[in-house]
Amino acid sequence: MTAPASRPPVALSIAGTDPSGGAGIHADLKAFCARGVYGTTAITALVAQNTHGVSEVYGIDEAFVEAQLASVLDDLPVDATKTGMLSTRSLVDLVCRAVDERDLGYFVVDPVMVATSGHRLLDDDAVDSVRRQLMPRADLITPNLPEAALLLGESEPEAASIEQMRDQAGRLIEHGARGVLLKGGHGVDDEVIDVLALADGTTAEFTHTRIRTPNTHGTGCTLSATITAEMAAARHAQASTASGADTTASGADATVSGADATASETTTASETITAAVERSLDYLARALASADHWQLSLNPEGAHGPVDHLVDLTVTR
Ligand SMILES: Nc1ncnc2c1ncn2[C@@H]1O[C@H](COP(=O)(O)OP(=O)(O)OP(=O)(O)O)[C@@H](O)[C@H]1O
Ligand SMILES: Cc1ncc(CO)c(N)n1
Repeated sequence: MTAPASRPPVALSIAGTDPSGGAGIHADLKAFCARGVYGTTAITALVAQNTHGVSEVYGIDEAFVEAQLASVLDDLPVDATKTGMLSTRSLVDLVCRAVDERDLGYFVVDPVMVATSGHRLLDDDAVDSVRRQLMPRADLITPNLPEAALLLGESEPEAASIEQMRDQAGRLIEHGARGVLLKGGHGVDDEVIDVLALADGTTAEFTHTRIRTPNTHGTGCTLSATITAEMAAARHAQASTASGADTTASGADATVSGADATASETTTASETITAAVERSLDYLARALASADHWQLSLNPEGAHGPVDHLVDLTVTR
């Protein structure tokens, strides 16, 4: 007797690359694997970067990004998607069209704007499209402190206290996303606090001890990819339960995500988001702690190394 068909949860990352392996699509794929999710990608930019920063960006034109998206979406059932570096306004618009016309599953937006080294990863004229077009389509956006301020307006100062973070997360929700996770990694206190605000009015705060390590390259990418993986797994499980069987393509029919979800479905989505964020922050804390003393760079002075994406993996040789 042949085994019944089955599949793992599937996640898609639309983002730029990091040949040094710590951030961007490289980090996303590692995080997807680490969380037991099948990873797929559409590359928006080839980025020459390493633990010292970005040196060059080679943009991918819209038609080719569209072809990559079609390759994935015409063939595979995607349970959740994240965006990272989108580079240009035309790519932001392309992704918005994909959300409207295709089933991307749960949709997580990491509004990547500037690399830690100061290099722009999103054109100035694309910020408004992220604010007005991309954010309202997102189940969750994950800005860091400077990104949250920029999304609220040119003259908005960065939040410098937990009260200001709460206020900004609340105002960002008004832009239409189902959830906002305002990340506190750029703060300086001994504790890192991340604030989650959801459109249904619920809020949550997650506190972790700040690890005094230079190895924080790609934490934002890793976090948003992990959340996406957790949400892909949740949607896959929800679709399996709904169909009473393992899914092949029926993940695409799950009704928990999307603008037309009913009130009770929205509650389910809020719970899914909150659980995914909590689990992902715990994983990231383990990955940061595990790489605390890593020295990967041949030139360690001023280097920001990656986290240990495979912290939970045991390899037998
Ligand atoms: N030193 C640290 N100790 C503990 N947790 C941290 C530390 N730095 C970052 N984090 C965690 O990582 C998450 C993402 O970090 P951050 O706010 O720096 O995002 P980011 O700026 O988008 O990251 P990236 O460096 O990839 O651009 C934070 O929400 C926080 O939970
Ligand atoms: C490609 C890419 N995306 C995002 C970031 C931000 O960490 C980065 N350094 N590189």
